[in-house]
Amino acid sequence: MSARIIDGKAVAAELRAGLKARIAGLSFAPGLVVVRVGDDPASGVYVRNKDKAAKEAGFASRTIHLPEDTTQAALLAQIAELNADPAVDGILVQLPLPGHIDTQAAINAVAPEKDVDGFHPVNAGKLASGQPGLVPCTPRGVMHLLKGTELRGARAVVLGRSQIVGRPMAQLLLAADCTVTIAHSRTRDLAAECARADVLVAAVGRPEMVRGDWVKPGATVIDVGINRLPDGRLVGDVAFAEAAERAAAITPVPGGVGPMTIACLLENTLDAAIARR
Ligand SMILES: NC(=O)C1=CN([C@@H]2O[C@H](COP(=O)(O)OP(=O)(O)OC[C@H]3O[C@@H](n4cnc5c(N)ncnc54)[C@H](OP(=O)(O)O)[C@@H]3O)[C@@H](O)[C@H]2O)C=CC1
Ligand SMILES: Nc1nc(=O)c2c([nH]1)NC[C@@H]1CN(c3ccc(C(=O)N[C@@H](CCC(=O)O)C(=O)O)cc3)C=[N+]21
Repeated sequence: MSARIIDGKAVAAELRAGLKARIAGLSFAPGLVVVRVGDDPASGVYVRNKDKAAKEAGFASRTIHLPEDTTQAALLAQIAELNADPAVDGILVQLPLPGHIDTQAAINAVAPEKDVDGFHPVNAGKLASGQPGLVPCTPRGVMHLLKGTELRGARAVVLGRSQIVGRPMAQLLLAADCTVTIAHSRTRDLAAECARADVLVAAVGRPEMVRGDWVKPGATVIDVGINRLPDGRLVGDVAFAEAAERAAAITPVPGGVGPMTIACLLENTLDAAIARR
């Protein structure tokens, strides 16, 4: 079997074009502000990509770049100012933050109605209790990519239990009537758990950890991982070539989930703007 490649880049472009058309019909440009603290090198690329995609789709987008030695109090004051600014619809605090800042405190400071990352406990709680709210961008993007895959009654395995990917991913799959297993670093026999999955979502941050024989023949494999190898190559958490021999459909890295994360950030920002204005 040779898998269908799920083209996240193309789906994301389509999604952004739809948002652009909707924004063209509004009397205002939805406002997105990305707050970046310090100079984490990976963050630079993501922040630029977000800004470019946002502007292209008609958002009023800007990045506030604070120095590495910014105090927690100064960051919280900056967030409070953005919470109070009526032109700002979405606030994203780029992670990771420098070690001296309490990440959860920064997340909690963002007004839930402007929390376009969907990381605030109010939004996480809404997701867990089945209420409408802002949903984290990466899992939301994955659900777009799973359109056309039968989810009702499907056995889904999510590898990873982070607040930003694994947990919300599991909630969305559960809401879509999957039978969900969440696996993590303490899981016994990961390979056997994965081999039962009709839908396998890998979000562990371990280059090519998921081998071909972990994949159930005919499964849909979603690779969230983005890992930079010492030689500069970018790979996912799944050994792509091996997995593609068994899967029915699989996402590549790059060009899979990553572009969807950005498109869904914009989708969340438009949702937040419409809900709030
Ligand atoms: N495509 C995109 O848009 C995005 C991609 N990413 C990428 O997704 C990956 C995961 O990100 P994130 O969730 O933030 O990562 P975290 O490091 O926060 O979480 C990783 C999770 O994987 C689990 N894990 C780690 N090692 C193993 C292992 N050997 N076996 C089983 N489970 C393991 C951890 O388990 P435990 O909880 O037990 O420690 C943890 O739950 C990264 O590669 C990241 O770069 C992230 C965000 C967006
Ligand atoms: N508050 C916050 N929210 C986030 O959503 C957030 C964050 N912090 N910190 C970092 C992670 C990572 N992340 C990605 C976004 C886009 C791509 C992306 O566009 N990837 C492309 C290009 C990859 C490349 O060439 O480098 C792809 O996979 O094809 C990847 C990863 C968002 N994150």
